Amino acid sequence: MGIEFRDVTKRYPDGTVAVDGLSLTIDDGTITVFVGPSGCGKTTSLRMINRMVEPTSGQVLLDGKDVRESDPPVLRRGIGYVIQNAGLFPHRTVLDNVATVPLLTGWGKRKARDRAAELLDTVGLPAELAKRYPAQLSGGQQQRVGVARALAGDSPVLLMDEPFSAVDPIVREGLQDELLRLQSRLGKTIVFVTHDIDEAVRLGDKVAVMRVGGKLAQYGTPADVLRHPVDDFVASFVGRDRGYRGLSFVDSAGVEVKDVATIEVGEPLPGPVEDWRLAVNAERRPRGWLAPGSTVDGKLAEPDLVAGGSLYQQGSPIRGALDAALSSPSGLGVVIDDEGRVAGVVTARQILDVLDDRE
Ligand SMILES: Nc1ncnc2c1ncn2[C@@H]1O[C@H](COP(=O)(O)OP(=O)(O)OP(=O)(O)O)[C@@H](O)[C@H]1O
Repeated sequence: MGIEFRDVTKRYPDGTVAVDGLSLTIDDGTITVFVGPSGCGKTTSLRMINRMVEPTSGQVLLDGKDVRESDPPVLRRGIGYVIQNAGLFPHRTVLDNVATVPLLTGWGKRKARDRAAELLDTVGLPAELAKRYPAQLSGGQQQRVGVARALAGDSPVLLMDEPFSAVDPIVREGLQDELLRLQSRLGKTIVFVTHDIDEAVRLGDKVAVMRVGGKLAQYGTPADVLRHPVDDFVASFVGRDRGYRGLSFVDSAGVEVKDVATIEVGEPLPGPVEDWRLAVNAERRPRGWLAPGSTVDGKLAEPDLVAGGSLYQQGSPIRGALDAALSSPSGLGVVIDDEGRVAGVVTARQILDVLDDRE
C-alpha cells in the first residue's frame, strides 16, 4: 500500500509550522525513513498518516485514497504503530499486550493468544517471556514486544517512531537486523522515524532528510543522499565518515567466497581442532565457531561454541561482508545464501583488496 504526501503543511495552534509543504511518494512494500534533527517535523509527518495529527493544508493519501475519508479508529486498525519505549500496557502480560489488537478486531481469546504467541516467536522472543509484565523485560525485549504488537493487526502499513532509540547500540543493531529480516519476509510499507543517520541508511530503501522548519531537504536512496547531498545541511547531517557508509552501496561482485571447514552440532569431534571451525546445524545454518584447540566431551553441543559475528548474505552490499569479517571471532566472515545456509567465508583483507582495486 503506497502513501503519498501532497503539499502537506501542519501549523499547530500556537503558530509553530511543524511541516511545511511536504510532497513525497512512498512506494508499496518499502522502508522509508524520515530523518533529521530534533524538532524538524518527523513525528508530525508520521502522525498525519494515521490521523493522530490532521494537516492544516494538503492531502495524505493511502493507497490513493485521502486518509480523511476514513474514520480514524478504522484507519488506525489498519496501520501498525510502534513508538519509543514500546508504549506497552504495563498491567497486561506480554502475551496479552500482543493479543490486544486481534481481540479488538473480534477474534476469540484463544485464537488471539495463539496468534500472539506466534508473533512473539517471529520477533525472536522466547515463549517463557509471554507471561511476564513489560517491566520485567529488558528494553530491547520490550521493543520486540512493541513490534510484535504492531504486526498483530496484520496491517500492510507500519509506522515506527524512534522505536529503537532507547536501547543501547548493540541491542539496537540486533533489532535493526531483525526488522530487515522480517521485512524481507513480510514486505510491509514501513515509515520509520529516527534522528540517527546511520540507522536511516541501514534500514531505508529511501531516506527523507528533513530540516528544522519542517522542510524536506532531500529524498532519495541512501546511496543518493550519501554520495550526492543536495546542500551543506544534508552534507553535514550525513556526516564526515561517508567513505565507510558508502560501502553499503558498492556492488559485491568481485568478492570471492572461500570454502570453510564445518562441523555439525550433535556430531562427535574426533580430536582437538587446529583452526577455527564453523559449526552448522543439520540445515547447514551457522551456529557459531569452535575455537582452535577445543576438545569436546562426546558430541558437539551449542555451549561448546563461541558466538559468531554478523552474517553476510551473498549478493547484498559489500559493507555487510566487511562487517561479517570484522565481527567474527575467527576473522572469517560467514557468507550465507538466500536460504540462510553457509556458502563460505570471506576475510576483511579480501574485501579491502576488492575496494582498493576499484579506486
Ligand atoms: N502539539 C503541538 N503543539 C505545538 N507545537 C508542536 C506540537 N507537537 C509538535 N510541535 C512542534 O512542532 C515541531 C515539530 O515537532 P515533531 O515532534 O514533529 O518533530 P520531530 O522531528 O519528530 O522531533 P523529535 O525528533 O524531537 O521528536 C517542533 O517545533 C515541535 O515543538
